[in-house]
Amino acid sequence: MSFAPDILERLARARSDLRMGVPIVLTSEAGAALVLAAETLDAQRLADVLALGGESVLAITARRAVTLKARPYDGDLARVIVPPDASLGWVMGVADPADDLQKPMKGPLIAARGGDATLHRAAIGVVKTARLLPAALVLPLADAARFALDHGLTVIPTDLAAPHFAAMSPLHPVVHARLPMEASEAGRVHIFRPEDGSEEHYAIEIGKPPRDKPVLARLHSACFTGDVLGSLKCDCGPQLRGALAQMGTAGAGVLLYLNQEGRGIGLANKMRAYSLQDQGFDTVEANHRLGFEDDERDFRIGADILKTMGFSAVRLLTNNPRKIEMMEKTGIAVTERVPLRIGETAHNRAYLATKVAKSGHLP
Ligand SMILES: Nc1nc2c(ncn2[C@@H]2O[C@H](COP(=O)(O)OP(=O)(O)OP(=O)(O)O)[C@@H](O)[C@H]2O)c(=O)[nH]1
Ligand SMILES: [Zn+2]
Repeated sequence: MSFAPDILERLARARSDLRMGVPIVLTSEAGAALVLAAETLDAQRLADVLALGGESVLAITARRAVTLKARPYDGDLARVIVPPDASLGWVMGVADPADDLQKPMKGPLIAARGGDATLHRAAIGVVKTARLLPAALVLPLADAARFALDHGLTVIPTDLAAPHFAAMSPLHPVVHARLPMEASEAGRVHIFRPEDGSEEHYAIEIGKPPRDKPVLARLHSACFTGDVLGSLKCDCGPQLRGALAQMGTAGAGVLLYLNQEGRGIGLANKMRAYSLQDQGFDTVEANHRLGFEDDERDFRIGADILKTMGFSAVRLLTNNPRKIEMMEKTGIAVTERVPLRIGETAHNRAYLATKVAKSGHLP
């Protein structure tokens, strides 16, 4: 019997540590490193890291590196060498695009070339799943086991962790209960909890859709600003209510409410993207400047929930072909695409046009 946390549990712990500004230790066959999230770094911890000596680097994604004109020698990322006298302002300037336009000269930034980037790739992986800015301070450690023990740090072997960055965590039904709604009195909310300790996702079932027929379905990604605040910058609120209303009228349907705020980057990062949009960047450019891909969502979650609920075919309410592809790849047949065009405003017209021009959305 062992009470020791397994790799998934240790990863959940590592995410919390990083969100609180606590360092973690990553190990690989090539070595080990102390890792801190740039976003939650403070001046004292930076000074402590620099005092340890050794060559610290700031691992950033290739997307961010391109904006900063640093060389992403490792393909998907760059290891920017941290000057020995680096200030917290220097670290934040590299990690956070907030002041890119006011202070375009961050460098020259010198990226490390050659050597192994396994630890740095894993560092960005963990920081991203913690929904922080995708940038991590990485310092090689000689005696990592001793260091981690002395300082009580979480240790993550990257070979065990790496498969979990790309894999979808299995989800388990927790509870479901009746919820009469404006759209339909025959509503039912189901809660699903992932094994990896990340956010729960919800299925809103309308009526009693038969499991052996294609169900009218919608994969909705959480949008606090649109769903709750009635933001005019996107079309999420009207799409959410429109989809529920359509299911109510039809008497049956399933709306999956996936907690993938900001296309999977989290609300804080989405607000950073909005701030960049106010500086003139579009929705895709803003994500790239932050160091993210256009869309960081995993639509397999939706397909998995549908399967657990017993569905194998959907009539999917969407304008996004990626949702259709992912459904079919994961074994849910899409028998029909039901267009969902609703809620266009003067504020979101450019945003909707960018989704068609750059993100492959159907007009
Ligand atoms: N990063 C980022 N996310 C945004 C922005 N505007 C809206 N979002 C998020 O985008 C997601 C909207 O997703 P969906 O409603 O599923 O829309 P979609 O991918 O356009 O696909 P369909 O609506 O099905 O056609 C939500 O998670 C929003 O929070 C933005 O400017 N930047
Ligand atoms: Zn929205």
